[in-house]
Amino acid sequence: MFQSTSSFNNRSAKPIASAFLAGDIILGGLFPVHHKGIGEQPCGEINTDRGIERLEAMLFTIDEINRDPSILPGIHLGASLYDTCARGTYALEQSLEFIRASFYSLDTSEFVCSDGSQATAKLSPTKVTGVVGGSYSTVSMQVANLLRLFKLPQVSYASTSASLSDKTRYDYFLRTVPPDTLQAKALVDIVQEFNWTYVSTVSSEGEYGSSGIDYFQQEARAKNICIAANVKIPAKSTNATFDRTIRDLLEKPEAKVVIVFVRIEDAKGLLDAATRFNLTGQHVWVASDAWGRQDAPVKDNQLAAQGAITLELQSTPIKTFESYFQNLNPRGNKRNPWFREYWEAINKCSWKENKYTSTSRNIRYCTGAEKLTRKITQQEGKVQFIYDAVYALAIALDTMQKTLCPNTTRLCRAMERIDGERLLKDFLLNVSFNGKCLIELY
Ligand SMILES: N[C@@]1(C(=O)O)CC2(CC2)[C@H]2[C@H](C(=O)O)[C@H]21
Repeated sequence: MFQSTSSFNNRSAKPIASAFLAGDIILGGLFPVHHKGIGEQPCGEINTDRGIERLEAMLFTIDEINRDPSILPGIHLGASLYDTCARGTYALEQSLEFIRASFYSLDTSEFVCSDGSQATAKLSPTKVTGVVGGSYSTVSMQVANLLRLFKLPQVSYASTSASLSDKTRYDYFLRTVPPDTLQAKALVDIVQEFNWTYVSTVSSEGEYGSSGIDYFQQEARAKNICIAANVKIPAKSTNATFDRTIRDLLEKPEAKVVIVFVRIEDAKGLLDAATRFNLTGQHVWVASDAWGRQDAPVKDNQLAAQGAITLELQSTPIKTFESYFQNLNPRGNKRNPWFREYWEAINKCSWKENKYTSTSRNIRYCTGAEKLTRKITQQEGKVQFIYDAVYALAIALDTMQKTLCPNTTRLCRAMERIDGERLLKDFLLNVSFNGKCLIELY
């Protein structure tokens, strides 16, 4: 049984949308379904690059595990997935849904109504056993600070900031991707490979950009690579910010190579400014995984971006996910509450079921016959890491169940309330993949 749910948190009347799959054990998930909003708006446009496909990758993996008789054979895995809007504070609010059940008492004896009748439990919040996500390091950090208080293991599939390796601060945080210390080394290797010795750097202020570029500069200096301009892009940036960045780079014309360790939105801002300055080929951009294989920065900036070298983490596309994802359709995909919005954005059409909708001439209505056609090489670069994260939790839970409940394939008394500390230390950290996943937990 599955449903897309809306629940009301106790601070606002705004319903919280989530994708929910019922199950005996529920895994939480956090995905940047929408981009950050502008101004006071927490959420912006649907994230057609790194949101829906990743969320569907988790649902797909859970379906696959539930069909696999060798993992949790007597237990149905469920999910409770939320949108982070790529924003730490918003993600924190959504993550409260994961722990509300920890406070929720099913014993309604304390709920006596004024007429003496007995209140009944209306909504028993779903307790999750582990959380997959988030994407952005800034999101994962804020969420990790909350989940650790409730001993909830968290496995990110995309957060690469080196700070998250500090287990004195993030003791319940794991990830299926390598830290940026390795990405910084890779960037230095590229610079050395081309015998470049004088480069400029551009980085986004904030955890990902600042720590990533610091590691690069440490590695570069150790290899006698000199840093020309070292430009920081503030969190709240405008076109003028990026114009200033380009001017700073142009003041060091000998440094043709620019190391770019910025958020995806800043990569687009930088190239938009390069286009405004009619820069075509003056610089060789060498960028980290935020730019990676994303189209957004390069769209409309092909001349300014030509010759760029961008890093994406090495991953293997999940072939079976391709047919699953390409066959999704809003009519059939009711468990993902954001899929229709995604479909409209991808197909540039409006999905209206309301038969009284105005027949405005300038709206192209979706027919439902559109297809998410693409080649497998276009599979989002971190889908494998989501697959790995879900399997890591599932294999750990399977081993825990076989250890604590040896006489049954179902949940026994010892797993009625799953001990997150034991799940993490005795099982998750000892997960070994039998060919299912190729990446260690970092
Ligand atoms: N590696 C990232 C991080 O924040 O740790 C850099 C990024 C901000 C652009 C997001 C990438 C992604 O979601 O694939 C993460």
